[in-house]
Amino acid sequence: MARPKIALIGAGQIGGTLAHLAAMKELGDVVLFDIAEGVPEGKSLDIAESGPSEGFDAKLKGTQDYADIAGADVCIVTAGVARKPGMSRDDLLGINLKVMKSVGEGIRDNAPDAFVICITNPLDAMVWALQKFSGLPTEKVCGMAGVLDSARFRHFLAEEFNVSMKDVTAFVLGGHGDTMVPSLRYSTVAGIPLPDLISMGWTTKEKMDAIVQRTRDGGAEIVGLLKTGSAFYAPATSAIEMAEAYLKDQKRVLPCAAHCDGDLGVKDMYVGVPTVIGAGGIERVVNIKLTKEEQEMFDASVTAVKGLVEACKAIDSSLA
Ligand SMILES: NC(=O)C1=CN([C@@H]2O[C@H](COP(=O)(O)OP(=O)(O)OC[C@H]3O[C@@H](n4cnc5c(N)ncnc54)[C@H](O)[C@@H]3O)[C@@H](O)[C@H]2O)C=CC1
Ligand SMILES: O=C([O-])CC(=O)C(=O)O
Repeated sequence: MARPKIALIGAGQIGGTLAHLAAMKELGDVVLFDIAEGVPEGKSLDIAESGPSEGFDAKLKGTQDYADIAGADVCIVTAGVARKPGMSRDDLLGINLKVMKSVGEGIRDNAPDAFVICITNPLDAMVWALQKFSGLPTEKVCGMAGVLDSARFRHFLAEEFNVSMKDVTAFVLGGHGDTMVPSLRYSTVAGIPLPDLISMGWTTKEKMDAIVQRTRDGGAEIVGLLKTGSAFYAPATSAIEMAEAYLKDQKRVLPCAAHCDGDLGVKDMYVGVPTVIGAGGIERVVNIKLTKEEQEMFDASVTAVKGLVEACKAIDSSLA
């Protein structure tokens, strides 16, 4: 049986890391596409030359030609611009919207059966626009953010409790911005919800609030440290987790930016919600019940994303 084909649109910091991870995990053969001549070719060759030591047979190809992504099973989109210190993710909207148009059309014309994972920021608005530009079914187009935000939350919680991060679960809902909603009630240590751990005296509400805020600021924390761009190792790992769930029909329950059509009260929009990812793509949005306070935070986040979607429509009338 032929190996799966993974197309990576954008061969920058995240794109290169995705290619390396996909090859090392032998998820399939990799095509790296980028408009910057030589970059995808150079990264593909460099990664291929790590194959003999690592022991993988995955084929890698760098290209500027969309025809090379033909028949891709998965497309992961990182094309565009990343923020620098002093910028918000939303500042990237105008420039990255134009990139989503060319990428969406490239995928539509060459890989219409792919499962598409968008990473480009501002994430929730860009995945919405990418789905519209590509015309692919909504269940085959999603955005990566919740897995990353939840991984950051899990990392901070494991440090606070001094336990293995393997035993920490977490859910971050809402848009991938300052209004994201890390849920204490749906986050656990070995199944024990965080509010119970506060009652048990393992931690305090103040410490949990500080971790929630650090999670919300997780992207900015890395931007502030790197100064030249944004996070790429954890974002790439998160998207690979989603791609693997699709390729291996794992039915993973992962938070991601999925198309909501009435789910959690959201209509025709992409926003971070718990989903089931399997061979059908986004097979289900898990309609969790939120408390009044959680719902208010979630609604505020949805309103922020709605504002960005309206801004996209104002820039590109074909989206209106
Ligand atoms: N959703 C999330 O959780 C996260 C999102 N991001 C976002 O991911 C995006 C990529 O980040 P990095 O890889 O660090 O950026 P990068 O700047 O290293 O790479 C972006 C690549 O896109 C390419 N590109 C630009 N226009 C293109 C086009 N029209 N077609 C094809 N390629 C094009 C550039 O040549 C560059 O190689 C950024 O928008 C960033 O904000 C970053 C981290 C997490
Ligand atoms: O903060 C950024 O610009 C990149 C990003 O989305 C993240 O790391 O969460």
